[in-house]
Amino acid sequence: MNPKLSQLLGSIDVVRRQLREDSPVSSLITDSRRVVPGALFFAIGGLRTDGNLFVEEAVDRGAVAVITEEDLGQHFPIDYVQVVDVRKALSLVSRQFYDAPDAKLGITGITGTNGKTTVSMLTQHLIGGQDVVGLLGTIRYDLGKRTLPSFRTTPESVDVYALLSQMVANGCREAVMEVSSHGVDQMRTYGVEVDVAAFLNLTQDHIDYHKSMESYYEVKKRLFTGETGRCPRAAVINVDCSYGRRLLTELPAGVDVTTFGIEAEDALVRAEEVSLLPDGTEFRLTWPEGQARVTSPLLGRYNASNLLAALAIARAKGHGIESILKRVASFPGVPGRMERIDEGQNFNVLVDYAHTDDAVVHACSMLREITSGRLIVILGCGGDRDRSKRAPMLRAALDGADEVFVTSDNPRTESIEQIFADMREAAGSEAAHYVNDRKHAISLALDLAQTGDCVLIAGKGHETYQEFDGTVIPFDDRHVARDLIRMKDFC
Ligand SMILES: CC(=O)N[C@H]1[C@@H](OP(=O)(O)OP(=O)(O)OC[C@H]2O[C@@H](n3ccc(=O)[nH]c3=O)[C@H](O)[C@@H]2O)O[C@H](CO)[C@@H](O)[C@@H]1O[C@H](C)C(=O)N[C@@H](C)C(=O)N[C@H](CCC(=O)O)C(=O)O
Ligand SMILES: Nc1ncnc2c1ncn2[C@@H]1O[C@H](COP(=O)(O)OP(=O)(O)OP(=O)(O)O)[C@@H](O)[C@H]1O
Repeated sequence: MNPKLSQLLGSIDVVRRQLREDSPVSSLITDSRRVVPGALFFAIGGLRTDGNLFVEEAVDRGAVAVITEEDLGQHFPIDYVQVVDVRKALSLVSRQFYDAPDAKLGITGITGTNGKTTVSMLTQHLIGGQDVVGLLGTIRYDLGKRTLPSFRTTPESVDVYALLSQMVANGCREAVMEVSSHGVDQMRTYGVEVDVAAFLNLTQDHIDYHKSMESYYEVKKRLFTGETGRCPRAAVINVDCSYGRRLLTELPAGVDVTTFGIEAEDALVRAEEVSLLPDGTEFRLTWPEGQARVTSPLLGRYNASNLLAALAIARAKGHGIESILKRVASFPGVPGRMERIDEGQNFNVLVDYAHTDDAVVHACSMLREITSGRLIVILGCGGDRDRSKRAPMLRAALDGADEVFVTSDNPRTESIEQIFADMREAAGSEAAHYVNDRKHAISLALDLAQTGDCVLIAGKGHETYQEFDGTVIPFDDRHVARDLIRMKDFC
């Protein structure tokens, strides 16, 4: 039995309601092109266009009502509700429509510039595994019995609640969510009852959207302060990061805090004696319950930090040290994160999702430590996204590697030459190889590699496409590298 519109309005801030029919609502839709008879249409003012321009289309397609921030007037042909904030209304109505699935799940929300996917998948593994712990993230949505490919790191609120309700129906009692800053800002997680919120780090990214690091931080902070509708029960915070330290002082009273860190001596959960090995990472874990040796196949110092984050979250959720540690070593890794391409060649090839300058710095310094020969990096920058990170990303690669190939990485509607020009600002007279075609760039880099060298193909990780001016073509760094290595017969 579909609920009537009036039953869905709950606690939303209403300016005016014009309910003549108060019809049952069969679906919640934000895109007029997807409206079907019985739908409730939310007219959202966006960055590119305004959903209010399409209310007539929604009516023509059979919507029973509209929720909007506009006054549509008393002659508007169907029911409508004028609200203060349509995105907030979308979240709250969705929660009501799907019967508050978040309240039936212990939800962990993970935010930070880098590492969200890694920590989310690690946490899922440590606290029970893919079959019983739901996951919403950049790579996939695990819903208990089934898995869908992800279409957004943090989907629109109506999808968040729909997916959480499927997890509940499939028997999950826990869920882990990556919470992107776009997601928080656009209220995609508004109202979600978060049990544990984790803060990993904050470095430059998405400045095109947030305008400054300060407002980027302020948006992430909302996950911890109740500004997303509810305060989390517990917070897990990286105190190696200065923004994490600051967050610690700005938390509301009553939130149970667990700090973690490698450098920070006052961290509750700490890694000491970190060893970076060619095939993994080892460290001594110290936390209030004691100490233990942790060995993981994940590469690099930043993954020691990611491991600590997941261990601290599992602890905050009440899991005992024995059961957590047993599962650490069996974590299969994250697709496209330092994924090794091994066709028997006599040099290392790794595909990694590093697409911020901080991630490139960490990736290069980590690979340096485990590479006897030269480090060769291939990278590009996405079009229609944060231009200010382009020069720093190339700078990081030039500083960290011996040879750098600059190439395409989803130029979208921008010209590759323009993206190269932005990146080149960092290069000065230093030489990088500029090769428009990504496959050709990978091929040239592989030709250059000799015994003991390492080739890092950065930026796309698990992605399986490139986007050129609205045309999406299949492209997977891992398949391309494998095919080239076999063809060139390096083995
Ligand atoms: C920059 C950004 O976040 N944009 C989001 C924003 O888009 P927008 O403001 O441009 O929307 P718009 O195109 O102006 O449309 C406004 C409204 O009109 C509606 N419309 C539009 C056309 C029409 O014919 N009929 C109609 O009803 C649209 O459905 C929409 O509701 O609102 C849309 C609807 O809520 C989102 O889908 C869209 O995400 C876009 C697709 C996106 O790419 N977002 C990325 C940047 C993002 O969110 N990424 C983060 C991860 C970031 C990271 O950490 O790497 C993520 O969580 O995935
Ligand atoms: N803790 C970390 N600190 C710095 N860099 C990291 C960290 N963890 C991962 N990285 C780098 O960032 C890349 C992306 O990692 P991951 O996918 O886990 O992060 P993410 O936050 O989910 O990214 P996105 O939001 O862009 O999808 C990795 O491939 C690696 O190069």
